[in-house]
Amino acid sequence: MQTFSKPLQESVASLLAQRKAQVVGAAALSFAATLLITSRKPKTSKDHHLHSKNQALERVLIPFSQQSLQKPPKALLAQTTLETIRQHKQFFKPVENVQKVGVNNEFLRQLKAIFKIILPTFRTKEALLIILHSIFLVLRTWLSVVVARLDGRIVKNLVAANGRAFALSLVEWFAIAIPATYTNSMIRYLQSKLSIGFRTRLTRYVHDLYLDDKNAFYRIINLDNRIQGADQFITTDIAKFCDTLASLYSNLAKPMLDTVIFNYQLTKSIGAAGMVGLFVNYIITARLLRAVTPSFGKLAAIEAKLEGDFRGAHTRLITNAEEIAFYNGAELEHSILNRTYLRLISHINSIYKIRITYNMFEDFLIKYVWSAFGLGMCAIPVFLPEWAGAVVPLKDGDSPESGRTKGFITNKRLMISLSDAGGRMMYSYKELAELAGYTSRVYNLLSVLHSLHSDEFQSAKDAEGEYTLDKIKGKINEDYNGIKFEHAPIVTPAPGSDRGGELLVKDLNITVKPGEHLLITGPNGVGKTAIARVIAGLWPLFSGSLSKPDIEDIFYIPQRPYLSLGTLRDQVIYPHSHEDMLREGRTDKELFEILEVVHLAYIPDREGGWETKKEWKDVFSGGEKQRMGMARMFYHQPKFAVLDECTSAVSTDVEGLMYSHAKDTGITLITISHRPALFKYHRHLLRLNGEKGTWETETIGTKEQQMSLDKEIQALQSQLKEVETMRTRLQAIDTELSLKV
Ligand SMILES: Nc1ncnc2c1ncn2[C@@H]1O[C@H](COP(=O)(O)OP(=O)(O)OP(=O)(O)O)[C@@H](O)[C@H]1O
Repeated sequence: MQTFSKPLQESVASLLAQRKAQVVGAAALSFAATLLITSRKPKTSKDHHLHSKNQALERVLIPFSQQSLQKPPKALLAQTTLETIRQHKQFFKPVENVQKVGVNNEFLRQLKAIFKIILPTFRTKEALLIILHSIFLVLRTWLSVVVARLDGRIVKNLVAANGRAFALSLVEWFAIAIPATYTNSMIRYLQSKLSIGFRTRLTRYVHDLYLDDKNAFYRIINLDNRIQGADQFITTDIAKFCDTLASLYSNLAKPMLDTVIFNYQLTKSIGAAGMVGLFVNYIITARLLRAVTPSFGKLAAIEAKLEGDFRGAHTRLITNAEEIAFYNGAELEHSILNRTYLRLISHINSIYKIRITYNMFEDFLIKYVWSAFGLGMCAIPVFLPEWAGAVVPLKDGDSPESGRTKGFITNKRLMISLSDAGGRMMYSYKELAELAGYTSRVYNLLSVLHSLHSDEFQSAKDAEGEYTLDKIKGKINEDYNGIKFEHAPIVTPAPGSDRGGELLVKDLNITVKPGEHLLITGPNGVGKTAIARVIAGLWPLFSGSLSKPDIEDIFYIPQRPYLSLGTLRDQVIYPHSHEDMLREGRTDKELFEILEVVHLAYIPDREGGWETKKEWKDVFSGGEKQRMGMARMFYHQPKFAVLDECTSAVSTDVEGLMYSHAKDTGITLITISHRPALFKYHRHLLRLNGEKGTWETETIGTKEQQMSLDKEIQALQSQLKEVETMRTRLQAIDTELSLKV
């Protein structure tokens, strides 16, 4: 066995010390990064950690309906301000041609706009994550160079049969393994954190727009048809966009960095000629791949839409489970679900088929052509040393063979890493194309939400008719103590249609002053609820004017009862939260009194108290749901209430009591109903005729009220007659009994 010469011993010792310092430096950096990233999580003791872990698990396992709405998890980000939304509007212009999805200027413009949301400034956590991520990427590339050189030395020592040097280099190998593996897992961790960070920002922003004061979640379905299945966009597409974007950063940034560093390293041994060859190779490969790459962006966008359709079909089944089961509709729903799934799967299959040829070509170029080319390059210093330029000089003790072996191994490793980096850059193009697809969907959602927020609806160019959504001229005044329509047409919105909306009620002129209860009646589909929609601001007022009180002073009880997630108390106080209730000094005792009025006083006992959480829509009967709606009105005590057929399943006696109570407590009622029994609780009647939007008003209390009073008198008189007969019979029984005794 060879002994070490002193200079060699010194150089090995200094190299080891250097490596040690590098390893310690890398470990310190990693530790600092871990501290920075995880510093928000309190970890005082193992128990505490376990406890919070259990809490997190509980939160996941308990159905959302049973979790408390009163104590929401801490908000991750502040609400988007109106000023930010106003400033961003200019960047989210409506997309003219959704079909043109791909890696082009439009894609870059859209991505730039989205970056204003996901990376608003450089003083954000996401910017810090990007910086840390980049540091780890540099660290990894540098470690790869170190490993390549070390590999060369190990083989050299092996070929030269230098046992001691071989053993020492193996020790070095393991020493590098620790920071190298840590760096790799930190890169993956930071990538995931970045993706989650982007997703949180985007989701928060979208929620702020989607649930804005203009009810964009309603408008997006009823007044616009550019976005179908917004839930899919928000839950899945945003997540995919963020994942792809974060992974693209490391998939592009790292190989780019690798390419620069490895090329620099390689130039030292394979010379300028080799480098020119390498670059020519890159350019040709990139061109060839670009030419054969199918439009993955468009394919990804279509796939996301079909996923949304499939998910939507399932959601509809869950929402309407009882109705479908009553109709025995399982078979039809089954075929609808299968059809939706097949449409999705055949699209995915066609993508896979397209990928076969593409992947073959890609693999052939990157794995085989590049490797052969790389080996050729490695051979330059061996066969044409004068071409290779500056060749690394042999060190003491290196034989020409071991030197060549070391050079070859180092170059081969660098080549492999370079080919890997190049390959990843080429693969990234495919990912970039997919990102273009997700970007177009996310951007489209954001631009539609922005336009709905600014009252700009989708307009069909050159649409005929008076009532298109780009011609909304009605005036709304919100500080009137009453409800007054002046020359107001009630029109169905017709989003994107080439003919305008349909006129339901023509030139409506009516005033409801406090205490002057109004009943709206008319045939089905004539536009009764439509009037309520216009009052609530859900449908636009195309012309004329509407004066109404502040939003707080009108309460709507819709035709279909809605029961929210949460406790029994939440059902009565909706849309208030428990905090709102306590802030207003309201008590559970009051809620109980309200339930007594609507004849639901047995519910708290039956259901186990106010804190009980259940899927309430499945617990209450139809009539109970409607009475709960009335209970909400009594809780909120508005000045005006619009009741849309909301007592149709309630027995007439309880309905009457609820109406009388509402009037006694000073609520002015606007009732939509077909029931003559309700006439007597109202002062005015608005009858919609349905013929060319005609309507008429009447004052109740004349003919109808007289009729109902007459009927009541007749009923009482006949009951009195029966009382006489019963009294006579009672006396007869008494006499009979006294005779027997
Ligand atoms: N989002 C919508 N877009 C377009 N048309 C709609 C929309 N919603 C309802 N309509 C139509 O508007 C018309 C009036 O509907 P509305 O709900 O006001 O009827 P209604 O008089 O309350 O009927 P009912 O007594 O059956 O409840 C109907 O023909 C209905 O089909």
